[in-house]
Amino acid sequence: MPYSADLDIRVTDSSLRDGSHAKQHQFTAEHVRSVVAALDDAGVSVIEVTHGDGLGGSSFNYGFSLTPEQELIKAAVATARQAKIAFLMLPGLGIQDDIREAADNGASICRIATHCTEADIAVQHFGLARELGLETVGFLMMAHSRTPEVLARQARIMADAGCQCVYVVDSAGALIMEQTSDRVAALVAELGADAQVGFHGHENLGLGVANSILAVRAGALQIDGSARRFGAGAGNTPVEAFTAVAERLGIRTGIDTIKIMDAAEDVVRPIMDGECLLDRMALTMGYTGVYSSFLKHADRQAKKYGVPGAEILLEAGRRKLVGGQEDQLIEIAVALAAKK
Ligand SMILES: CC[C@H](O)CC(=O)C(=O)O
Ligand SMILES: [Mn+2]
Repeated sequence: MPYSADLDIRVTDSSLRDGSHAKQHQFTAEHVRSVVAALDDAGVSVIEVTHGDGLGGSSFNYGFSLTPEQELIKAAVATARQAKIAFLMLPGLGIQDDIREAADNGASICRIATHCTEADIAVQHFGLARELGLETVGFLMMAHSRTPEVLARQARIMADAGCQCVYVVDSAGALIMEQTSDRVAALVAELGADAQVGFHGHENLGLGVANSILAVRAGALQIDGSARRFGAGAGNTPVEAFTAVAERLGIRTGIDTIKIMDAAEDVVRPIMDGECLLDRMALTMGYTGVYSSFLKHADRQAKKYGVPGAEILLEAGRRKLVGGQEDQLIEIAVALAAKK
């Protein structure tokens, strides 16, 4: 679908979910209340709140949450006046009861994420979410690693299972311009009126805003970003910059550009441990196609074994690791240390 100036884009802010990776899952209910209040006031339509790895992510493997995520969801729901609260779940980390609990706690959008070749593991979760009256979104993660045709077939599985919007998810921040729009266009062509298409970007090659605009021009109707880029790796598409660019291009997001700039600077930045940097490690992830949420794990192993973090990530890229294989970062660090 060509870009049309009449098209409304729905923006989801992921700073309270993707940002959880950068914060090592240490959000408090007060953090959630302050960020939700500011984003809601700026006109953000959807705010995602969960452990970085989704419902059930709080674990030894992924890192324990400071605050139980269902408590964070409750705090978000109680604070939002117009924004819908979304949650993320990766089948196998969370289970169906987690979806029921999030629905009972007032969340209204269920986002189910799978590796981009594994859509079939999400079928029962989309079915349950629709039965519960939740809106559904599907995430095809690591979308740079497969062709548009493969992704379109996976998107069809999600849509047939009840998913109402399938996202091309650039987990590694590795997609470059037309690689984004070609993937979005393939999903739009496959899904037609059956489901919308979305795009979730990361900044590891500095292309989050540009890729998101190209996604819109290729027919994406939902775009993710995070205020102040608060997300894994170099962070997500900065929602305030995307809003400003969209406004200048006449793409209506419903977000007040000045208010979202203020929210990013005055409310989100103070709760971040540091800026999400486009440094050597983040750039290595974009360049070699590594899952952004590996950053903190690789950093920890680099410090523990006294080896360069970028080398751990380079090898992770060579091995084409996918989410869930975080333990291999330890093995890589041990091997690098042994070589020294
Ligand atoms: C671990 C889930 C992951 O962070 C989802 C996501 O945002 C991505 O793949 O980019
Ligand atoms: Mn992400």
